Amino acid sequence: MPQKRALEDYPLAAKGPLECALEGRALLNSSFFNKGSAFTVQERKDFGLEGMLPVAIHTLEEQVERAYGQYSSRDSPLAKNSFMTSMKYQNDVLYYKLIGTHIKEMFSVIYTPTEGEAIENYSRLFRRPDGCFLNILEKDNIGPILSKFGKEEDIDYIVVSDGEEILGIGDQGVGGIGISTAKLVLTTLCAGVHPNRTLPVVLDCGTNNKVLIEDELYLGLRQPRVRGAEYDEFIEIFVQAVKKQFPKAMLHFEDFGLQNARRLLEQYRPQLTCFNDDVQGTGVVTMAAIMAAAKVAKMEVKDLRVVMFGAGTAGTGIADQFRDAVAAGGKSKEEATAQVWLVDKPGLLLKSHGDQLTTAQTTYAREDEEWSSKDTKDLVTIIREVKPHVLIGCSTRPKSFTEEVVKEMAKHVERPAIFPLSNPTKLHEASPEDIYAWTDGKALVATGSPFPPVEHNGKKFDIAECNNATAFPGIGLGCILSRATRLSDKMLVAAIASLAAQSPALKDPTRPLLPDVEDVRRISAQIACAVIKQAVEEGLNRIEDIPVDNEEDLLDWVKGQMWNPVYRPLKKVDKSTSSRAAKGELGIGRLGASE
Ligand SMILES: NC(=O)c1ccc[n+]([C@@H]2O[C@H](COP(=O)([O-])OP(=O)(O)OC[C@H]3O[C@@H](n4cnc5c(N)ncnc54)[C@H](O)[C@@H]3O)[C@@H](O)[C@H]2O)c1
Ligand SMILES: O=C(O)C[C@H](O)C(=O)O
Ligand SMILES: [Mg+2]
Repeated sequence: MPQKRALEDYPLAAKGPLECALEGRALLNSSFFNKGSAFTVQERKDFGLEGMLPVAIHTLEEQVERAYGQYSSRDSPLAKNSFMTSMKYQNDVLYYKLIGTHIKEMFSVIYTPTEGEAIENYSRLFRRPDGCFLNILEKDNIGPILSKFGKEEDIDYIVVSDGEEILGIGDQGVGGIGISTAKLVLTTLCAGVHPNRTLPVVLDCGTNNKVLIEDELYLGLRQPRVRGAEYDEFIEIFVQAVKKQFPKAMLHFEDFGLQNARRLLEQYRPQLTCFNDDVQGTGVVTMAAIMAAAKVAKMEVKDLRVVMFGAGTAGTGIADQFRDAVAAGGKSKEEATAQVWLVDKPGLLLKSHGDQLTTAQTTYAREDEEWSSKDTKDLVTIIREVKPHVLIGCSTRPKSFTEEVVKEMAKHVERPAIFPLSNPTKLHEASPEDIYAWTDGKALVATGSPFPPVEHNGKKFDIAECNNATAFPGIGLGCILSRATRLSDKMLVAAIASLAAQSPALKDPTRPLLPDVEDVRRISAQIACAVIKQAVEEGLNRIEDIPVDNEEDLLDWVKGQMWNPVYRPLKKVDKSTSSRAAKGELGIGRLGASE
């Protein structure tokens, strides 16, 4: 049996003094070490800051108050988003403390939907780079570039996007770096992943977005998107370079195009701990919402029928999680598959669509004979025939859940579950307000972006946000802390069960199907525990002495390694002998207490 180690000895423990070799202006310019007006008298002396700050010494709480006033004075969500981006470059602790203090209000500004707007305007809003920019013309230089961002032990979590299918707003070229950065902010905010141990990456392969190509300020490669063998080679070189440079890091793929997302996931899953958020993260959170909806409707998951409107990366990811959950409930895989109906541009997907179908869609395609005399292009007809319990939208087609569609659904089932998931908000298939009105408050609703509460018949309904942000940070934390060698299907199932068990609707059926964003840190810690336990069960852990046998100990162990936005005392170390982290090199390095 390996010796039990004290929590402080784990490399990710985020307590105790921070070694710092920076001083003067360099220190003020390091977002990781900077404390602004909160530097103590002693620190001001020790680090050569005298005369560089006004005399008053403020607490973090006072700084939050000032920053919130500045934030509030910005009059549009996009201006607020830009303010937050600047704040992130200035002071990490204040940035995360500010968001954490006002999470409900700020979530939609730093993430969906406003981050979508910021990404669309990336080249015009650009002030300074944040992350790793790799382009397909320099594919032979990827290894050396990655090595600038840290050594083997320095990076825990990488988010990479090729910018092709950002949210529902399509090809954003090099602006895709914005989704990598935003997702990493969430890993820190929602799961306490150390902000200096993460790396946002964009793979610039060109863009087919005419507006960008024609914009003289566009910052990416000004050429059509490269596809085929050259693209695959670029990805291959990148993934192998990640494995070599950061062998313990988790690689998270975000917003890749339909023809690449799943293919790359399947190719690389056996090789390293990787994850596609749009396929798997969305599958996990939506399956948890379906499980909660089943409980409220007093049904069993294995008996549900699901219509998926929009069967791309996200839609088929959800379909697969649902099918597996039904099969786990005792049905055959074929029976489980038959409980899902996929609808996409051609209407209901049928066997005769043949080559038009993606591999992921093919298994769900229906026999043409079953539908021979029916209008398979019409969603109302499909709903009338299928009588689904669950209708999910991942189509990017706004308003496609019309009054007729929603009312048809409510005719056949007592508590229809209707989840318009397309982001950003303007692309939602229906608004929660309409869905409640059209179903007389009977629908069980969850949406991809945040919505304010809805009043119906004098009752107030909080709207569950069904966004992968509730799932991936906890899954990531679990993989990081156990140093999992792979992310298995069973680890995802464990994450679903953990999230579903934390649904507020289980305690009170009038409450939302999924936990509120204000609870997300607690939820993520629980998800991480579930993922770690399963990793250990399957022997996928590289950290040996995890206390998996005792739930409380495990939770303490996880929480003890979550980064918190607090100012740690700074300890002056010698520049010549200090670690890269203490030197604040590139702002990325290993900054745990063990340094
Ligand atoms: N809430 C979440 O957590 C979450 C997660 C991932 C994706 N999404 C959202 O889901 C949407 C889809 O994302 P994706 O990554 O799957 O994109 P995708 O391009 O892979 O899939 C979109 C699918 O919708 C289909 N479609 C387009 N027009 C249609 C129409 N008129 N009728 C039926 N189907 C139509 C497309 O053919 C495609 O198969 C986006 O808006 C995205 O923001 C939400
Ligand atoms: O980024 C989000 O808001 C969720 C999801 O990954 C999406 O692509 O829409
Ligand atoms: Mg996404």
